[in-house]
Amino acid sequence: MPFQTLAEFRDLLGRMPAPDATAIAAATARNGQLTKPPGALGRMEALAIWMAGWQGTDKPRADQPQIVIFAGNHGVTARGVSAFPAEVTVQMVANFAHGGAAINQLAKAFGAKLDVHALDLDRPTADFTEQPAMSEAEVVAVLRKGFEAVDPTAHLFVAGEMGIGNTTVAAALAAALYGGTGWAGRGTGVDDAGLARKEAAVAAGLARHAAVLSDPLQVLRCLGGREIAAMAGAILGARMARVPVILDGFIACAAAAVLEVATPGALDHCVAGHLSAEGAHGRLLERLGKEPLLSLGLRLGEGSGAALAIGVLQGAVACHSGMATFAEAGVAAGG
Ligand SMILES: Cc1cc2ncn([C@H]3O[C@H](COP(=O)(O)O)[C@@H](O)[C@H]3O)c2cc1C
Ligand SMILES: O=C(O)c1cccnc1
Repeated sequence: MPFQTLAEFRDLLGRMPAPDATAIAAATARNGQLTKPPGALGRMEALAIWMAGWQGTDKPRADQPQIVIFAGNHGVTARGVSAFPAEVTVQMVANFAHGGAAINQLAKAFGAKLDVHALDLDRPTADFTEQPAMSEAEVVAVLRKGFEAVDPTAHLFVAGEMGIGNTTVAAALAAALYGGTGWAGRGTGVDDAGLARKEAAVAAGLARHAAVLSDPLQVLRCLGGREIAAMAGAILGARMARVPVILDGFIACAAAAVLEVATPGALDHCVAGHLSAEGAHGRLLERLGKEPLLSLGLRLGEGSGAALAIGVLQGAVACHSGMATFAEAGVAAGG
């Protein structure tokens, strides 16, 4: 069992592995010998070297990615914070099982294994404006579920989510971790009144839990949700197995931010897959120091933007690991 308490989870954050410096040096040397002008593959080159470091090899792979979707329900939906009813969470889980969602198509397109974990959907977390969303035992259970959902043999990992109301939860987390206002966005498409209700819920949640705002793991417990905590656990699980991670949109990044605020550098094995259309995602990525790979106007979640970015990393490692060197190809090197 990796951890049984929040204190043990916190301890694990202090024991995270670093990337393999030898593999980084070897991949950097290899990159310099490939049949292209230096730097001609742009950011793809740094991405391939980054993958090499985490995988511990100068020829990284990305042909066996894993996507895991965590689903959770939220008591705060009683405050009218989503354009859709809470039943949609369980209905979408059925849709995932039948292969009908966007993420099913993207997983297939990029050859990813897709797992779905429904987390106590018939028992929503408590409304965080009234009480802590989860007890310590509840948050630890889902952190562990996430941690253990990672296949350590995967070449890449994507954490996705489904949970009506969770853009409000993510906004509350971001506000608690970083301060300021305006973290709420339109999510599934709320109108101005809905947006005002979201902002009010975030403000009420922060006021209610003011005593814990300086402790990111308590922030996760009091203001988070099961699928969000599971994503945080999975991102740490991937780190312990040195599996590189692609972050999805606003909600996934809010989950990731809990780890980064708790232990700076906790997301060194993560790249930002995309810039979501959810208003504050860009601001959150700036706080995380991450430059998104794609910007396609997506505002879906389910890991969809990160899944699309699998293609970018597959391209990067295909070139890095498959290209000939100048010597191998008998191509004259530049001077
Ligand atoms: C049919 C449908 C499929 C989805 N897939 C992801 N989400 C996304 O929308 C939800 C967050 O938005 P809000 O906070 O406004 O409820 C999450 O479930 C997220 O994964 C969906 C939402 C709907 C309606
Ligand atoms: O950025 C996201 O991940 C997002 C935005 C809106 C709705 N669901 C997810």
